[in-house]
Amino acid sequence: MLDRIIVPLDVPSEADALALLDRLPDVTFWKVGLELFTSTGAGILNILKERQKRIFLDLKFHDIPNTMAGACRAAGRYGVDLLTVHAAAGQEALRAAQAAAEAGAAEAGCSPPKVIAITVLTSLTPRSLAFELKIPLELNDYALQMALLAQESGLAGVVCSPQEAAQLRDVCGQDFLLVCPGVRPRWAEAKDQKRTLTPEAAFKAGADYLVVGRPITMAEDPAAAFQRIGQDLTGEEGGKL
Ligand SMILES: O=c1ccn([C@@H]2O[C@H](COP(=O)(O)O)[C@@H](O)[C@H]2O)c(=O)[nH]1
Repeated sequence: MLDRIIVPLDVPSEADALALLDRLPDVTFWKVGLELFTSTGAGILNILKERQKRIFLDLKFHDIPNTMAGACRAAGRYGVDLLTVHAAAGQEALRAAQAAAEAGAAEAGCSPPKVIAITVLTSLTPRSLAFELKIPLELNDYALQMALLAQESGLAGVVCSPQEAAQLRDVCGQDFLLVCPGVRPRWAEAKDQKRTLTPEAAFKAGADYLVVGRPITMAEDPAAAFQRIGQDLTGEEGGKL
């Protein structure tokens, strides 16, 4: 189960990233997001590859089709496993992103990344969707529409809150990848995550992969926190509160 937990390298420098990698040798799947990639560039991807880690490049591209295609082509060349775009960019942009990621990977002679689309950020509430973003659909329905748009555009899956995973699994089928951040063990604080479930509930709802960051990375002993999630998942006594 722990190989289906993706840990984000949400740190400001390469030195911090290396320190976290050393403290968490059992993590097999790492996420590189906006903070680390913007501050240090693509070098971290090579470091992860040298250590035989799987890579989720979470840059959440959201732009016009031509720009999305250019960015996804470049990202496709890195040989990463997962790559994010925003579903709200629309069908033309999503189709262009998928095709370009494949083209970039082919140019570099590597496997293409699975391009997955953000549905509704897990930091948003139904209230913020309605009153700040002025989206007139119920949050669950909007997330489903974004997932269907991604699926119709040929993407491999979506990033969604674990609270929407069961519905998306039901409608989009078993082969559609569901990657869920917004996951919080009972013993961790939610912080800015608003639509959360525990790791156990998230997998039960149909998630393929969970992204769990601060409950592990900000823990006094990150390796122990990671193992505790494993124990929670297998129902071992050590993981209970
Ligand atoms: O809707 C989304 C999309 C991406 N994320 C990313 O996942 C991690 C979550 O980290 P935590 O510390 O476990 O909150 C973070 O890198 C986000 O950028 C998300 O949270 N929600």
